[in-house]
Amino acid sequence: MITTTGLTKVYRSRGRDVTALDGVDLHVREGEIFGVVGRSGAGKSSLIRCVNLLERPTSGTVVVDGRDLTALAGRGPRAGAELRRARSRIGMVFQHFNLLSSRTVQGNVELPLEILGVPGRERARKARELLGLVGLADHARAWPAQLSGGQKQRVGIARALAGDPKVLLSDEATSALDPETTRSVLDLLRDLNRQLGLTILLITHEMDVVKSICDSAALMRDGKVVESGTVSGLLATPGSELARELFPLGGPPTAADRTVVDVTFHGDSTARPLISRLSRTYDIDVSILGAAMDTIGGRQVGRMRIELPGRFEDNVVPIGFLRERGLTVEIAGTAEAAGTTETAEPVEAAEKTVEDAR
Ligand SMILES: Nc1ncnc2c1ncn2[C@@H]1O[C@H](COP(=O)(O)OP(=O)(O)OP(=O)(O)O)[C@@H](O)[C@H]1O
Repeated sequence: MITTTGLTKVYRSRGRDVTALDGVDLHVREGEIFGVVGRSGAGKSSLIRCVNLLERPTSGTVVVDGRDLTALAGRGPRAGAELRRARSRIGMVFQHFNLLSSRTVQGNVELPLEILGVPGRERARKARELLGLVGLADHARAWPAQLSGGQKQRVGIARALAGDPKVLLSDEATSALDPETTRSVLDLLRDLNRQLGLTILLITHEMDVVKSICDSAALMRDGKVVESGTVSGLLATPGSELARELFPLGGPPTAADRTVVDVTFHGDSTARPLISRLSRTYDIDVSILGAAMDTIGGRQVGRMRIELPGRFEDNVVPIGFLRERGLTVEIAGTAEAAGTTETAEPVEAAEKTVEDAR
């Protein structure tokens, strides 16, 4: 539904070039909620603003719902109307709501319809329908100043839906809200995604947002996408930074003569007592150093950091036992690996032995 290819944005600021986007290839599938995360300055806002051409990309292409927006923008002033029409099918929600204080709630939702030239009565009907959809049917005549932050964001969402968009872009839509209100706005986004088949591309710095509503996610750093995929796929990817950030694990990474591994459970494996079976089968003491469980897309997913007695080479078979049962197992570190660099290689070699043994 959204594909960016080689998307690059260079700002010229005080005589020097700042590369905010550096060849971003992103693919957001129809009907999914896709979250982009990354530190401040990673290029998230630039990405979302380039996707709807609020910001003109320096190079690369943006295709939304089969239309190459960059090509439309490149065709000069006569393409303006066409580009505006294409953009009206892309809704945008902002962190600070951007409501007009001089207009009522209904007036704010009607604004994009006015710009599209929709006649008055039809505008009012549509605005009231959208306010009903976001749970604010009773607030049509209220003024933005009379609303809570969560209600303001609902108005922002209703306004974003005015042009019957297929795509909604959300720029930190919940960052200014408290946790409970965040939850209800995220639930609303999830409902709209399901009810309307709306594709949502959101940027956030909150991993909880990704955990609770995203089907897929990408991690940005220095203007590049460094990881991307479905959330469940990322969780099953050894070494995934996003998986680590989604499920941070406490506990010391190393201990003398101990092997520490991070185990990711998903799907059916969460329900099975695999750790106790591991302990019984090999007669070993397994210590749980840290754990995090959550429900993603209605399925339980979790990560656990466990410690096995003995060096990594002694634990090839128990680790193989877990992997054979569908768990993702990553070496969090061994005493040797953490202590010196020259032992890193045997650890990698031993990991390979496990891979080969599967
Ligand atoms: N209009 C601009 N002019 C010059 N430089 C800009 C402009 N907008 C963004 N930048 C720079 O581009 C880089 C990426 O910024 P961007 O706002 O896209 O990142 P971000 O990941 O959204 O950060 P944040 O989470 O803080 O909003 C930063 O170095 C920023 O300073």
